[in-house]
Amino acid sequence: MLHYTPSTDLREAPTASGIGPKAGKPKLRVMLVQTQAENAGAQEISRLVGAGLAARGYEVANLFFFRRSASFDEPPNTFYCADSRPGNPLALLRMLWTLAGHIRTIRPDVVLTFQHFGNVIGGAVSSLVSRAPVIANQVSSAMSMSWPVRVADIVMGSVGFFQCITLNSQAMEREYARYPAPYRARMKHVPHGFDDKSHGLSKEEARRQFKLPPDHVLLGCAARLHPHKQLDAAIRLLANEPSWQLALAGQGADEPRLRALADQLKVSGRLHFIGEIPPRQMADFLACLDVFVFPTQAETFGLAAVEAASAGIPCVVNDLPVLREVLSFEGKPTAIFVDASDQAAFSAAVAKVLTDQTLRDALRQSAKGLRSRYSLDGMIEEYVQILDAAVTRGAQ
Ligand SMILES: CC(=O)N[C@H]1[C@@H](O[C@@H]2[C@H](O)[C@H](OP(=O)(O)O)[C@@H](O)[C@H](O)[C@H]2O)O[C@H](CO)[C@@H](O)[C@@H]1O
Ligand SMILES: O=c1ccn([C@@H]2O[C@H](COP(=O)(O)OP(=O)(O)O)[C@@H](O)[C@H]2O)c(=O)[nH]1
Repeated sequence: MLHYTPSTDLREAPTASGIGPKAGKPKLRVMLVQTQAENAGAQEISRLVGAGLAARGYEVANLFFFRRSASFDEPPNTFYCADSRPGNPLALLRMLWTLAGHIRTIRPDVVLTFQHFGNVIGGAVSSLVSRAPVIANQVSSAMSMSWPVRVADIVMGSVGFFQCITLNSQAMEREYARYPAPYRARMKHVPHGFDDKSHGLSKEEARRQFKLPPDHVLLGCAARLHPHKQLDAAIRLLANEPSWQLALAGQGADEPRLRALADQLKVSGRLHFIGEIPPRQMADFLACLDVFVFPTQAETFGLAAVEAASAGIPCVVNDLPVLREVLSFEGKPTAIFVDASDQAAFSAAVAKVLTDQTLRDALRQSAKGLRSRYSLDGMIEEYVQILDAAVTRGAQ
């Protein structure tokens, strides 16, 4: 069995409600199934749910199909099915075999799968080798799935492989509103909770930690280096404004393209690739920034921007309906929305935020509400209820 012990302590979610397995009752064994191990949104949510459930007395095991980034900080009790993404049918079969073996050994009472591959593959293999009910956490836009995966997801969600399908935003609910009625009947919007990533460090101390320039305007983003994040639009901002610098936290295959663009625009000296950082360092990274920029092409939630806004960093984000939905509190925006493909407009929005203290104060004030809107405790309570209901139904 491929088993990795965690390299760091994981902050556990608060237990404000005091809910947990009742005294004398055996601990429920929950298995969280993810596709790839890297520091990204779906993995952050499973980390938080896992920690919250463990703090409430559940026994939690984390299963990843494979590891994508070397720096991924795995939660306690983590198992892998392969060292890397399977590149041929034999490697895929071996990974599936290991997955089935892990599920048989862990003998979960309930399984919570994440992302479209995690849902479809994890749900199917789990149903073959275990009687545990499966809850699917759907954070992928239907449009981002290849058609075979999409068909498998629709069939499995409609015929009852998944007892419940949790969605992460109203935008996703609208997208899935055209799905078959039996699938829709299992859908439930569970708003994400997020970990407080507000900073204790001064900007100077934080920048020293990351070896970032102490006295320049610093824009930044935390994201997988993937073309969908459109970080090239953030790099282009540097070409317009020689006094600005940009720091990017994250890893991914888009890095060579982004570096080449920076060379071509002659801004490489002002672009800082920090690499992927663990969640516990995100507060210090955000503390370095004057503005968080998020030119992403599409999101189903956009956790990194919510964390940045809540940490009091003014955010300038692409004008997507889902970001307008998520980055607001009581009808007030917690970020500036702009068409990030319009270079002049994007640059002007960043400049405005940098020079307008009243605007920054207003954004920071409304962003204070995000912690209650996306309460960590609230999310975990929802999962406690969904998991307990699934196990109770399964036992009947
Ligand atoms: C782009 C997007 O919609 N991101 C969501 C999502 O997260 C990631 C997404 O599902 C990725 O899928 P893909 O490989 O098809 O691009 C995964 O690889 C990532 O690991 C996911 O984290 O879910 C996040 C959490 O709900 C959400 O905030 C984000 O907008
Ligand atoms: O180096 C990094 C870059 C990002 N993140 C985290 O990864 C998540 C990104 O989530 P988001 O929903 O924005 O994007 P996704 O990758 O899921 O599309 C956020 O919690 C970030 O704090 C991280 O821990 N380390």
